[in-house]
Amino acid sequence: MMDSNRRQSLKQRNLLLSMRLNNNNNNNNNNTTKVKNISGVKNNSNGKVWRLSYSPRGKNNHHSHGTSSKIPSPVRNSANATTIATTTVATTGSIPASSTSSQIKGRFPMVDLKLNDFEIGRKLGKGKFGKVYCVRHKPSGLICALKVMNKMEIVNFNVQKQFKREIDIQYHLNHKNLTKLYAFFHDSKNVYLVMEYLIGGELYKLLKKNGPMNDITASNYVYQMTDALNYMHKRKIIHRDLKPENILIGFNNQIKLTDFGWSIYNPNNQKRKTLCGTIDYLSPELISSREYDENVDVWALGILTYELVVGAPPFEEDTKEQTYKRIAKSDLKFPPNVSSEARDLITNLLKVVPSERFNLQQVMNHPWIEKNKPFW
Ligand SMILES: Nc1ncnc2c1ncn2[C@@H]1O[C@H](COP(=O)(O)OP(=O)(O)OP(=O)(O)O)[C@@H](O)[C@H]1O
Repeated sequence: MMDSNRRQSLKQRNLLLSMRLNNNNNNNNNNTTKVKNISGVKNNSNGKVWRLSYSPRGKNNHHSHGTSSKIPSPVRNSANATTIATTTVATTGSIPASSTSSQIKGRFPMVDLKLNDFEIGRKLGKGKFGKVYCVRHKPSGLICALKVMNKMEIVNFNVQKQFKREIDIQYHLNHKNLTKLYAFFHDSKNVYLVMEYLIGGELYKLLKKNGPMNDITASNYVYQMTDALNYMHKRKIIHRDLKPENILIGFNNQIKLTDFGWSIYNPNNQKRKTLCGTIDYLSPELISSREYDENVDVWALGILTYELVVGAPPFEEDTKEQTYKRIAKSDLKFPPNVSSEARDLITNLLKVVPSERFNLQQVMNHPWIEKNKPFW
């Protein structure tokens, strides 16, 4: 079984690659991606367990993002698609009260945020550029996840562009299966992202703990991710890093895609060439440095489907080269217990030629989904 270090390694390599591509002349770079302790962030929860003070959003509570003067340059055009403009780093942003769900209406907006507005709870996890805490927004009582990123780290690794893009994209997306970014702000040391709190943690950890899932649960999860990708692709955004580590679990088996660090806005459907993603989830066109489009997410969806029902990704091997070889020819092997419907879906997602892959609508209407849907 692949350990998480190996699953991270490609991202790190690409980070370095992107640093070079970004014309990086910064001599401060090193391979250490550890984020130092964030000064000013103290755990003052004293072991206290918070109760969630709000209900999850309803289906129809999508908010259109307003045009507050503090919102950064991405704007929505009339077709409701996200337009990403080149921008300097965003200072602070918030979701207008009028456009949030009724449960939390009145507690927002989170305007002019500062760290002191939050009671810091337990650490939820740590990424390459920051730590994530469970926090309570004191004025509203809203429990959120606060991602704290050190500005120096972002600059030293020359990932400002990638970071801005991550904020731009996540801030303007609004779908029940995408982790919401409520607001963001910064002080002299850190940038803070105030996100929706997902109580169940990473899907990856659940998979490692419990092993493969039954078809009912797996198909439910695959459907939700298909819906999320469909929403993103319609807005010309490719996620490029779909994998169980980037899927968080909420209430009632609802899952949400997170980590938009590799997402890209591609309005003209241009073919792209930057290598990104995790080794096991890379598509044949990515490993062979060919141009690619949103079909890389469709491939990753096939890998995810396989991993959910089998417990491991399909082309996992001891070495990267061996894995690449198997990816290149989509060398699929199924354990006997995988149902024929699941096999059919996976086989049609993992086609070497991108245009031959199922489209997302076909996934949502697939017999494997239809058969299991009544039991979700
Ligand atoms: N909104 C959230 N709700 C609950 N837990 C979260 C949330 N966001 C992140 N976490 C937890 O914090 C951990 C770190 O998240 P983060 O986004 O910083 O990094 P990552 O995606 O693991 O890594 P990186 O983006 O650096 O590769 C996650 O693995 C997850 O367990």
